[in-house]
Amino acid sequence: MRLDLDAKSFGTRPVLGPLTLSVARGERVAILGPSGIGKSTLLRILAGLDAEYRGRLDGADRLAVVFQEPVLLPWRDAVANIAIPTGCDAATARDWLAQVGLAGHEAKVPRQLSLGQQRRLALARAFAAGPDILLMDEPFASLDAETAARMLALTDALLARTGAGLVLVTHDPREAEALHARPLHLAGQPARLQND
Ligand SMILES: Nc1ncnc2c1ncn2[C@@H]1O[C@H](COP(=O)(O)OP(=O)(O)OP(=O)(O)O)[C@@H](O)[C@H]1O
Repeated sequence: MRLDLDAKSFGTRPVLGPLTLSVARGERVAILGPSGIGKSTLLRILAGLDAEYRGRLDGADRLAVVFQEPVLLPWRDAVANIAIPTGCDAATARDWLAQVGLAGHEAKVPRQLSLGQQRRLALARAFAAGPDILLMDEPFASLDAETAARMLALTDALLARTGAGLVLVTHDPREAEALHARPLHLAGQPARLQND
């Protein structure tokens, strides 16, 4: 995928651009920068969730998005939470649950899972969609250090196994390092990508 962003504004306030970002399958980048700089805005543009900008997005790849809050179907069990949005069958959904360490939790609904388990369910759902590129917005925030480290290692392993590319939005350079993602820093007003 490739984004040539001339400008993104909210009302009259320019927030982002000009900038260019391209990511291919198997390639990993992390978008870093302080709170409010425009990281989530950039990710939403890449995901096709925000089309109100000047520029061009060439997004032919298959994408999956993981947000900080795992957006799950509250009344459906873990298997259905993967099978319904991705269209995969129940056996495939169970296999993905096992791959993220949720074997034995197949019949639970989200509120019966811890936050860390819900995050892993959202991660399994994202990979079950078979993405060329995974887009992640602060998916490791507000987890305890040990849970975050396990989830980082799991994400790294699944990216390697599937060959998917990664765009990670984070304020924490250590997460970028743990995922072997090339750090790209947003800075300025409006924000641009700095040379790394
Ligand atoms: N829908 C919106 N309408 C108006 N302004 C917005 C909107 N969404 C974001 N902004 C503003 O755009 C700027 C960038 O926001 P964004 O959420 O992309 O930052 P961020 O780098 O992801 O921050 P954080 O790390 O705190 O999540 C902020 O100043 C924010 O207030």
